[in-house]
Amino acid sequence: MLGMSKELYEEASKFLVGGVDSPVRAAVRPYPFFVKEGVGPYIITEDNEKLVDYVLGYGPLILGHANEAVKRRVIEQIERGWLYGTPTRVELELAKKVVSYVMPGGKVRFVNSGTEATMTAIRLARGFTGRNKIMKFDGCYHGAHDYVLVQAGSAASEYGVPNSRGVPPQVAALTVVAKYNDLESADRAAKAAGDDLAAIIVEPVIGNMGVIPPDREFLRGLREIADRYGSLLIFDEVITGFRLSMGGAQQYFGVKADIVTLGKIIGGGFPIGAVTARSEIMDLLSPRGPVFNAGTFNANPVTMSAGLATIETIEATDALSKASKAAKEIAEYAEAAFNGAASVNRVESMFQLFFTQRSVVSPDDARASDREKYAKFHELMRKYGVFVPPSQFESQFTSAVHDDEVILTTEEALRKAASELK
Ligand SMILES: Cc1ncc(COP(=O)(O)O)c(C=O)c1O
Ligand SMILES: NCC(=O)CCC(=O)O
Repeated sequence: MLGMSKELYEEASKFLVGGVDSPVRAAVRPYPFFVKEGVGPYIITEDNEKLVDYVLGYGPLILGHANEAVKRRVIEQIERGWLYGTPTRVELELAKKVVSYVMPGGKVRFVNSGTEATMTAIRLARGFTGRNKIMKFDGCYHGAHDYVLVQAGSAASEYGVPNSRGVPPQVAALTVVAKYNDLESADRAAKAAGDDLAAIIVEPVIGNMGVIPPDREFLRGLREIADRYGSLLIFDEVITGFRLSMGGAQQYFGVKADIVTLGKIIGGGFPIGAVTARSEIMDLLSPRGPVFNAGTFNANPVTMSAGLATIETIEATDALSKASKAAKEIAEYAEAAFNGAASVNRVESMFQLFFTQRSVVSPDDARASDREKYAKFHELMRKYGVFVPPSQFESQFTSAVHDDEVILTTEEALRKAASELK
């Protein structure tokens, strides 16, 4: 019903901060639209708009909305109850998949969010090395906990709070910041941390400043720096895991990390995070070792069922290639439609446009692009039936069900948006 989102938003603002429960959702102007249904590549809003979805829950829905196989497995699980406080068979099955693709010979711990995954990974790296400092990169986002809310991307940058108030300076001082795609800067930061650098944490492809791919030598160089300083390399693959390839960014770029954090896709759209590493590192975790982690909802059977069904469907249907093919067509079309006025970055099925004439190879380039124009782009795309992220500092995603019809609708919208934005 027309006007329904406005009504809901006004009501929600009395009970929820900013009318939302996660800040990026409030970036939609003039107020966030509420969604009542997701079907394949589409969402249906409370105002009865049908929009092609390139947000896809911010990444998890590689099979699109309400995938039949995932839905069936979730319902089957729910019929048998949904929380036991014990290990389950489905958790073991998902663990086998994740470990065999991402960390052969290693182990995994399932948690409830990417935030918990990076928090646990960092604690584990500190426990393993006996050191305190970590290096992160300006513009990378690793979730909403104290260790990493330093020069953070995503909504932290969108709202101008890359360094959150409430993080004690003593904690923030343990995080040294380097520039992405700049190995000299990383080397300087490692030197500055002296012999106290526990880990380097990085998004192998930045998906939280728009999309910024790594230079050819960047990830390999980080591997060398970590080795030289006796620190662990953490790939935060919350976005890239099971998206760039079944083995994620490690396999895609041919660089091994010591610890990999996962989330999003491996939960099939239900809350999830995971930490995986070789057993020597993982066995430091409780109950085996002295590094603590626990959670009432860790490895929740509903999430495990959705994650396992998602990975099995990806295996059976070549979903990753399908999603990448759709992203390639759309990215190429957008590049042509904007004819030099926008720069488009893409790695497989993640991509984003920046309104700038130069290529975007760093978070500084992303910040220097025309963000107001991006906000207008978001509005125009919605007018023409397409939901792209409301913030410049997020990635667009495709799914395996972004088919030719959907691509056509999107190209039509891009063509109109481009002509109006010039
Ligand atoms: C690379 C990366 N790490 C960590 C997170 C945090 O995950 P969550 O939102 O599930 O806590 C995100 C969220 O988008 C992310 O993109
Ligand atoms: N790229 C950042 C996210 O995907 C997070 C979404 C959210 O916090 O709502």
